[in-house]
Amino acid sequence: MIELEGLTKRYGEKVAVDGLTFTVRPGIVTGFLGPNGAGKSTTMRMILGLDHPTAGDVRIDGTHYDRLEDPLTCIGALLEAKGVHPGRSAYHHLLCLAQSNGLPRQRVHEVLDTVGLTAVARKKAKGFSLGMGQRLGIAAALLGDPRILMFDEPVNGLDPEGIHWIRTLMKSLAAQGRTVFVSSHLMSEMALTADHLVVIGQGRLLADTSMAEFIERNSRSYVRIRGPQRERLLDVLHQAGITAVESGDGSLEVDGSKAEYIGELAARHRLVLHELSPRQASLEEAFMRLTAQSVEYHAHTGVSAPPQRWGDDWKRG
Ligand SMILES: Nc1ncnc2c1ncn2[C@@H]1O[C@H](COP(=O)(O)OP(=O)(O)OP(=O)(O)O)[C@@H](O)[C@H]1O
Repeated sequence: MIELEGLTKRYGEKVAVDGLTFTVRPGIVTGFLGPNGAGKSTTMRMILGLDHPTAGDVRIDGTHYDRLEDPLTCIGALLEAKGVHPGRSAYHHLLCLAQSNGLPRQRVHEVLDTVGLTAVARKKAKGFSLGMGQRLGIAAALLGDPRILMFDEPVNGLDPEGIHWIRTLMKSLAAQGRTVFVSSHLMSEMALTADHLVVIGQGRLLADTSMAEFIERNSRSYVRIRGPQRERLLDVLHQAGITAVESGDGSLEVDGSKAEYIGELAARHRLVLHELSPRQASLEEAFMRLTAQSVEYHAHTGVSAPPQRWGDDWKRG
């Protein structure tokens, strides 16, 4: 378990992480999402004691990282797929790590096998592809057989086979009862991997929710209706037992009814409609709406402000 309590990091005037409080639990994959510059890497570095918080606290199974007796057996991390001497083989890189942390040589063989690098274990790391480098970084994270695993953007630059492999690995590590915390800026990827989501923007917590709840709220299909006789339209819908929700821009949204039925209902009551469109909310759109206010570097995309339902009630402790 990883527990953050009011975790804050300032770099001069810049607040990179702003009072984050949440818990990463065992047995599930927790996705850590946010746009570029949201503070994900800074948070992960503080969890590992590589950066010191300006305020707040973070504990790993109840203890600060620098007080863990055998850190690699408690938490393994992939932060950046760097830090490997280019002239060293995968085997020797892992062996050095194992020896300096008092881990048995046998673990090196086991993790090489887990990540599928056994056949190239004696090759120099400088000849490694990006995917092989990621696999080596993951092997290092797994070396101490830790209860907690943390991966920063593990699928960056990987091909579909590599992405699928990492996804399967994370799920199986969580199924073994481990805590798995993985960052990404891709909602679509997380939707396939994570059971729980923590979303941040400009260092602040925006959401802490189960993936099931996120999907339920956002993959809904609905019908958008707009017309000049709004009040009459609402009455007609109400009489037909249909609940319409005002979307904020003058249109109405209806769940659970077909556009054809609403169109026929409106025609029977001689109501003019300017719009009658079936819609499907995508998870990526929902994520962009949620983080729209907190993106550091904006391109003009016309993403609208978050609607009411993304309010504080959505955060879970
Ligand atoms: N050492 C540093 N000195 C000054 N500012 C920093 C430092 N490290 C990070 N920052 C700033 O803190 C903010 C958060 O950065 P961080 O790398 O944690 O975000 P991120 O969510 O991991 O982004 P990305 O998805 O782009 O990797 C950014 O504005 C970044 O420029």
